[in-house]
Amino acid sequence: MSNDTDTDDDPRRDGGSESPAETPASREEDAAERTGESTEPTEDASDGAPSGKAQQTGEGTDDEQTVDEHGEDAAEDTSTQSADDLDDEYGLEDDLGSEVEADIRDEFDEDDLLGGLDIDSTAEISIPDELVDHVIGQDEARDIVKKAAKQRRHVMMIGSPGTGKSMLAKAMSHLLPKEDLQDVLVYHNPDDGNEPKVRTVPAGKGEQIIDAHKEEARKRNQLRTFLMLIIVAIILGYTLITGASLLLGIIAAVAVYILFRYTQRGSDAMIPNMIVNAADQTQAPFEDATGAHAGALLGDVRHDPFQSGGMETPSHDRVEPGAIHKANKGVLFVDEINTLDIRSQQKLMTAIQEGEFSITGQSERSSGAMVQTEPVPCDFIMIAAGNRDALENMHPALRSRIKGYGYEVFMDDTIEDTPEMRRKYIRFIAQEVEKDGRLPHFTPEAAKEVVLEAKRRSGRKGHLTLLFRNLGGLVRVAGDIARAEDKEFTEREDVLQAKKRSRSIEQQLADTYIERRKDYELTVADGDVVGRVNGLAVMGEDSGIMLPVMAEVAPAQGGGQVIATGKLQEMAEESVQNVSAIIKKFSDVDLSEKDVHIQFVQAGQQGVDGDSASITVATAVISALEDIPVRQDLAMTGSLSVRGDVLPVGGVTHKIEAAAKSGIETIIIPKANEQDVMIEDEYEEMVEIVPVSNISEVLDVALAGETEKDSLVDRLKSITGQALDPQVGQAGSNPSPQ
Ligand SMILES: Nc1ncnc2c1ncn2[C@@H]1O[C@H](COP(=O)(O)OP(=O)(O)OP(=O)(O)O)[C@@H](O)[C@H]1O
Repeated sequence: MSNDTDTDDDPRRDGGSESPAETPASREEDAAERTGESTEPTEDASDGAPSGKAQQTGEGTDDEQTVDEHGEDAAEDTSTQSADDLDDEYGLEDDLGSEVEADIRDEFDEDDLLGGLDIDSTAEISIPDELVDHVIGQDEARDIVKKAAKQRRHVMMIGSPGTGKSMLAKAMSHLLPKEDLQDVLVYHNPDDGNEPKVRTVPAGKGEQIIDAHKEEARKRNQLRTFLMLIIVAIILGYTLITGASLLLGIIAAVAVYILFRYTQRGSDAMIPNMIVNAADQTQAPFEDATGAHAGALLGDVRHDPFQSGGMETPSHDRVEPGAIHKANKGVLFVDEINTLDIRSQQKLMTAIQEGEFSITGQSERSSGAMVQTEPVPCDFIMIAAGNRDALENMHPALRSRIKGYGYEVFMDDTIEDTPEMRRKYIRFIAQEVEKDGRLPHFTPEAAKEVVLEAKRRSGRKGHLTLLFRNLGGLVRVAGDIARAEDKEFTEREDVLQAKKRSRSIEQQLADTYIERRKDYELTVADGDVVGRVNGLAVMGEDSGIMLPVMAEVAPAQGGGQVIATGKLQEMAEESVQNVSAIIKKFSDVDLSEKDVHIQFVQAGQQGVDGDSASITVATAVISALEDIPVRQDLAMTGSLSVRGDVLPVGGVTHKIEAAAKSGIETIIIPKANEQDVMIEDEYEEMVEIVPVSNISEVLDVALAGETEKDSLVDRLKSITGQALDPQVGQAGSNPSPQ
């Protein structure tokens, strides 16, 4: 088993690297050409291509070809190449590569959480050598990264945190040819001290050059010291022999010493400053410039407090490279690209366009601001990443650069649950254990529990979550628990305990809230009450909470209104309006002549999002209006249409669990959400889940008091047409309800 992700001398990778062999010797010519090309501000293919020379490997051939001059999305020209072709080219594997896979049959057995693997522990799982093959799911992003590495294209990845964006960016740097790497040296410019010269040499040569310069300087200094000692000796000898003033002699000797020291500094200044040293790099650089300030991103020139008198540091020695320079011939990764200040984004654009960028002092008041080097190469592939809002706040021209000369990809949050995927999730555990280096491997039972959690966290039936950072957190906490007990393997109970410990802040808050309400006996979980319904809501992304709704209907003084507190007013009004159309049909009561008071008991303003409480409000109003009590051992969630259909909402699993914790026995959910229910085993026995598609079904289950209820439900059924169209609850479903 190997997990060699950081150092890799595997020659297979190099096999795929037919990108233009831009030799260091040719770089300066290229730079000159580039400068010529880039005077044209239009989005010409050559100006934005990361390779500077805008050459790329011909698709399906080994020939080099020049990118289409018209800048037609050149990325497309290899889009026909399949991932498998690319895999073959890079010699990459896409499976577990383990003998344990030999007998795996891919029929889907829902209960087989190991996806057919027969292992004693995750230690038996072999991990692919290439980092890009560690990435699970995100097939499109993976293919794009492979293509973009080959063609030297930029990539923009948008998606949720922890789905593998930076992992893919790093993986890309492993796919780039390391033989292109260069050392960058900055030299003193005798003609203009404030414009240091810049030279690039093949990786490893820089150190030789510096050593040679140091050796020369050492020899020169030795000669000077020797010369100085002779002169000093002559002066002192002369004073002694001639009997001239000894003091004068000593002063003359000191003056000679200072003179020599001064000129020695000048000769040391000839030693170049190596700002990029690629000598020991085993792969193309990967620079993460997320949140970098201007100096760290674009390079800087340090301030010199002694700017004269022979004490100053030569300007070329004060030059510091930026991430864009260190990423030369490699990958520059910028997460949360929208948080980079606009000026930096503009400069980044120039750097991308030119393939080189002069370094100057970033602080206007520093002496470094007077210095500006010759252009320093920064021929990197840019991987910009961010959440969805990154698109809105990102500099449009920068986005256009990336889009025009590269790819944009949206990261998936979930993936279809298949035996193959489950095996990959087992491999993910093995990867995380190996990466951490201290965690005990997982037993099959523990691994199953992680897969189960991946299913639950997806929030969708038949899917697994791709938010791997969080899932990795669970693996680490479970492993830590096992390690603390000196176990050989991480076991199922460690994972169960880890699940409790790695609860989000919202989950912890929700649990405290449920406990508190129990203390104050605010939770009513038995009996029947008129106008009071246990509603369910979500807090944060992964925790549910029970929020009772109370309604009272009273004759209006003038026009009737819906009265609710705070922000919930609007939601309450909408819910009452939705239900009023139905009420008009089955009841003689005109709601517009009534004041409807709605109270979200102890809700504060948290948890009640969107319209997921609208069937709760409707039930409470109808109960109050008709004076029929509601079962309090029951809770509900669902959105109501004007026709009485119950539409799907989000977070049903968390809501059901919260209700179960509060002692509720029956839970009404929208029928369309039935497939999303993935509650923990411990709650399965505690609650009965009733999927419904129409308000009449809600009332049938929720109302107590048989006779009144039956007549009401019958009336409702006849007017809502539920009997005619049982599927109606799923029609027009809201794709991302809350
Ligand atoms: N698709 C994946 N396959 C396997 N492991 C993953 C995947 N995505 C994330 N991980 C694990 O989660 C860790 C964090 O992922 P990564 O830093 O790449 O996320 P990200 O998308 O860049 O998130 P952010 O935007 O917050 O930086 C990785 O180091 C890896 O261990």
